[in-house]
Amino acid sequence: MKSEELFTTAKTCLPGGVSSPVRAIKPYPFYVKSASGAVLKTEDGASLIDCCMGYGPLLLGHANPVIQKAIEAQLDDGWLYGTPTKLEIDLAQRIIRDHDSIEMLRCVSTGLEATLAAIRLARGFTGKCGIVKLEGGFHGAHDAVLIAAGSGATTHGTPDSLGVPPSFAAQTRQVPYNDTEALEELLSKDKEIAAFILEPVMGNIGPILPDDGYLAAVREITAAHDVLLIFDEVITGYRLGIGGAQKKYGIKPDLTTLGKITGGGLPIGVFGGRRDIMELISPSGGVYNAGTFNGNPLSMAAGIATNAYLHENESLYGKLDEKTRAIEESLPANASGSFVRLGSLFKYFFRSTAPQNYLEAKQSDTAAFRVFFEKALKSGVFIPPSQFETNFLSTAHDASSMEKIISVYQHV
Ligand SMILES: Cc1ncc(COP(=O)(O)O)c(C=O)c1O
Ligand SMILES: N[C@H](C=O)CCC(=O)O
Repeated sequence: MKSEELFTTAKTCLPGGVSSPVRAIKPYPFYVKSASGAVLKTEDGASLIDCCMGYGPLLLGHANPVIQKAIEAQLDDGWLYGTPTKLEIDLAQRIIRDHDSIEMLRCVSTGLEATLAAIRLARGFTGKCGIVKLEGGFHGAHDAVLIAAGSGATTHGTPDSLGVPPSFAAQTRQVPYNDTEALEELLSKDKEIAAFILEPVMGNIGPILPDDGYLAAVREITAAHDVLLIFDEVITGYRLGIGGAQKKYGIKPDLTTLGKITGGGLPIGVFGGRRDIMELISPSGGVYNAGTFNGNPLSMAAGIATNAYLHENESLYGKLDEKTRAIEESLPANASGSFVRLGSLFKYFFRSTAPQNYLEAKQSDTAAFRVFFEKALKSGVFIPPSQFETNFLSTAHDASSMEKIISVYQHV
């Protein structure tokens, strides 16, 4: 069956025909049969250079043989025990070594669970109920954060999800990114805030970079108001380098959430941080978190293999940065949009200047993006199908795939 037919069938059993809204490409999504390196092979017989990379986890490419070997070795030993394993200690120690701010952590199965648990923990620790998030920030699909949410929630016009009880939504305040005055004003007035959760580099409305000094000011303001600072590094963790955004910008949050690359492309979420806060997690404390698949052996094995590879090959981050620089340099002189990149993250915004926040990102010309997306796809390059998603490169993007990507951006 080809993609069009598969989608017709899918719509009979899956809402909207997909398992996650961001995949709902119009008029129908292409269906993937297999993937290797930087290439997706579709059910329609096409080969596409992938600039989505599973929305970020696949820093080392599809079906990376090093990770595959680690997963296969674990498969031989079983893939779920419901007991502790050495693997979870190994991965935890690696993550703690890589992040000055993380003294203890717990592994869960998704980024959603990680941010949900971190928020609950912050509430339990501080005894306060309110939280602050960024307008356009995305932290997974759960009630506390599906308010002015980016990613598919913005793309599909539902930044405030139905089904979130108004009393819940009222506990979530929002501020614009790169606006320290708004944060200071809010925290001065509202003394019921447990935590400020933010993506240090916004990644779910395209990448938006922090102004100089923004993250340091955020750290200062939250500390001054006894508000915990949660860095959601589900995208930026191990993507901007070992140690993520907090290392790059020299900030020590109280809690951190990780996911994506941390599990080598298998489902994972991690929340961790200061020991005095983390010790409140059950069974050592009274904030409950649990999961059948927490710390599951396959994700731990893939995560450990990825972590070891990154440490042995740290220069890969510089090479990835050169690749997005090459794309930027290939843009035509008369390009009317703006190109934003950071390491292996990049995006072309159909807006004359790079957005500084959600409001500005939403001013992009989404119809022009759509035309570009379709042109890229016809040329054999798959970029995430929304102006409000980041593009990702991997170590598997070799010279020939880069040539193809560049030829698309030369005609943006
Ligand atoms: C910054 C950020 N936080 C949290 C999440 C949730 O992660 P997951 O999709 O694994 O639940 C995502 C992605 O969806 C994300 O980009
Ligand atoms: N932008 C989202 C995560 O980072 C995309 C993943 C999804 O919603 O399926």
